[in-house]
Amino acid sequence: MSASVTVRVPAKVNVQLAVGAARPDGFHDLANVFLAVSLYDEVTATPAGTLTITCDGPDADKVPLDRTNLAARAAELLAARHGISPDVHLHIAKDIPVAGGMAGGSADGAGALLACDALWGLGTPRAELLEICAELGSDVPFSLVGGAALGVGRGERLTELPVGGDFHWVFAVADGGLSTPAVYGEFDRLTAGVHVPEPAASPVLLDALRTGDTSALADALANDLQSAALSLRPSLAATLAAGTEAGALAALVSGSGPTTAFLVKDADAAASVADALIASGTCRTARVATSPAAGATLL
Ligand SMILES: C[C@@](CO)(OP(=O)(O)O)[C@H](O)COP(=O)(O)OP(=O)(O)OC[C@H]1O[C@@H](n2ccc(N)nc2=O)[C@H](O)[C@@H]1O
Ligand SMILES: Nc1ncnc2c1ncn2[C@@H]1O[C@H](COP(=O)(O)OP(=O)(O)O)[C@@H](O)[C@H]1O
Repeated sequence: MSASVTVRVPAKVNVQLAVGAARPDGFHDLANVFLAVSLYDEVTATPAGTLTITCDGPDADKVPLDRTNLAARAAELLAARHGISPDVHLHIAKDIPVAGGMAGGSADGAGALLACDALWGLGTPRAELLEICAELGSDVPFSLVGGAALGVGRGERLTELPVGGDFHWVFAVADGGLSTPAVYGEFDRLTAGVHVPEPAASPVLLDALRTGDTSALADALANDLQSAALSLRPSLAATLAAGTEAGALAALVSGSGPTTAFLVKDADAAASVADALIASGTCRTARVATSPAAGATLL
């Protein structure tokens, strides 16, 4: 058994997030087109006498270190499935904004699962790992898989998608987070009494991904949670406008927000849009990234 195992896991942006009406279980059916981007958390699993979590990084103070941490829950679920105790120290090197709509907690859940599976020498089949991911949260299977994928159901049932080129992004990180259930709740409030169509992936958007066509992807980006996120955090409108004025091809809220995502032509445009966003004072910071990025990977 090795002394420790480290797994690197990407953040995501939703290039299309089509949201259906609330289901009886409170969840919403989705057509969720995930794209993994090159901002990463790293999860290191080391043998220990009991399950402990530590975290470092700029947002570390916002990460729970108890059993509610998705990394801890992943270790517990995996251990329970194999009838062993989840005695491990999990260290999270956190670079993904917390509560930002970029699936950082999901990344840590998927990362911990893969790291513990390797540390404990379990060799759990991929399909079983994906089942555990779905139990941890709707976004967690995608963190394991990476690349690009269409998620249906709650977003947990994935079909991997071909991507024909690299895309360049800037992410404006907001002060404070937004609660995902609160944003879905606001979506329900805003759509009360309105017919909400069945969610469906856009063929034009899937084609833009497949061909690696940045300007076609810019035209097709869509997020049904954007109005709800803006309703809860009106200041995001100024961030979206600042990035667009600085030359982004398209701007949208990332998932449930409050991170905003800007698709740009190339790496030079990314650097200048990031500088302009920081200078605008409408966000805490701005990060550049490319996509697609690989899913959870043993280092
Ligand atoms: C909105 C999205 C877009 O990818 O992610 P974020 O932008 O927050 O990262 C996801 O749907 C979030 O997925 P995830 O954060 O894994 O959600 P879960 O833990 O499964 O569920 C948290 C809560 O979100 C709501 N929820 C989640 C998924 C879904 N299809 N319908 C929902 O209504 C429910 O209120 C649920 O109790
Ligand atoms: N490993 C983790 N990293 C970050 N947040 C976590 C983690 N585990 C549980 N959480 C909880 O999940 C909430 C949502 O965090 P996160 O996954 O970063 O955002 P989002 O759901 O917007 O993508 C946090 O506010 C925190 O309470």
